[in-house]
Amino acid sequence: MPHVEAEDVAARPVDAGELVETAFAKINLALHVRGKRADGYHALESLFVFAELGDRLTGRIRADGEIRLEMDGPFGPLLDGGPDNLVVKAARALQAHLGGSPGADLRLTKILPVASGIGGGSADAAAALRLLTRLWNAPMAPQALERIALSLGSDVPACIGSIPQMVRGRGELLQPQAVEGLTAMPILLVNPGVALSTAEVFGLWDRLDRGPLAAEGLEQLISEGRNDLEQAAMAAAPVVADVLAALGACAGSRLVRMSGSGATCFALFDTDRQMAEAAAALRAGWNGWWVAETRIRAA
Ligand SMILES: C[C@](O)(CO)[C@H](O)COP(=O)(O)OP(=O)(O)OC[C@H]1O[C@@H](n2ccc(N)nc2=O)[C@H](O)[C@@H]1O
Ligand SMILES: Nc1ncnc2c1ncn2[C@@H]1O[C@H](COP(=O)(O)OP(=O)(O)OP(=O)(O)O)[C@@H](O)[C@H]1O
Repeated sequence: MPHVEAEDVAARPVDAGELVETAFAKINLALHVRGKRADGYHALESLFVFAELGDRLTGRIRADGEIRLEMDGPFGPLLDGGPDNLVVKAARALQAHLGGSPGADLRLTKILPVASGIGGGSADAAAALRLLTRLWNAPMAPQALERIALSLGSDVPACIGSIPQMVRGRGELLQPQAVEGLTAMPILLVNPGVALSTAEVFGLWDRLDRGPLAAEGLEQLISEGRNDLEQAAMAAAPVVADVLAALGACAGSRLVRMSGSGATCFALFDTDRQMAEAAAALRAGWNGWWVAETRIRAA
């Protein structure tokens, strides 16, 4: 799988008249599924953090009101820029809310694997909302922006701010939460190259409520936190168990868990050096996994 560092794209210059946003990868440090709701969604309790690594979205004004999206980057070829792309959906939803607006020429550099539990599509949609409210000079009340975000997907509201937060409901109840020691902590992301459907993984959940999430500190998050979708994801993609085992075997890994509905798993380390050694060992395994070294983004 292709490997690109965050710095490679962040450093690219932006042309005059062009705005840029990073669509930071979302990581569920813990994800407790508390039940299935009458509307078909699941009630969640999850500690979200974001990585410094992300997709890159640029945009410039188009006078004719059209939205055009071009894709590039290592995972760009897996998606097209048509009406189903969450960036285009976000742009159209914002235009509809504003009752008309200029258009935009957008370019998405897809660094994050698709359908991988790190919310790439959700982060892209949120980045599009951030970018276009700036490009179109249309400041929005946070509640209005969050309503549009939720209409695009459960993870999108949390991706707007991209800060550490406790997320409840189907994803719309947000509470900023700083966990001491987490900021800038090295985090290694590993995806085995199997796309998992979020709906399918929720459908495989065993419907057992294993209790609430408390994450007052890192130790509690490590000892009491869970990802209740891990077993379901492993049933759909047994390789997830191999990824968790490989990360667990790396010296210095403090917390090893799957993110979201998978298949990406992560390991937290105390030092960059431990993370670099783990990444080197995993890449030397020649199994074609996507291995990305990054850090937890500050609030
Ligand atoms: C698993 C998580 O990534 C954890 O952060 C999210 O809950 C998923 O968020 P998302 O990808 O934005 O999901 P959506 O696009 O809203 O929903 C996709 C599908 O996932 C299932 N889904 C999603 C969120 C939720 N709280 N309960 C669900 O059951 C539903 O079947 C839904 O049709
Ligand atoms: N810009 C986009 N980037 C990624 N996926 C997109 C995009 N637009 C539409 N999609 C579609 O959205 C689906 C979910 O993609 P995404 O990468 O957000 O999933 P995920 O990482 O599993 O999310 P989550 O962590 O929320 O479960 C994919 O099947 C993909 O086809």
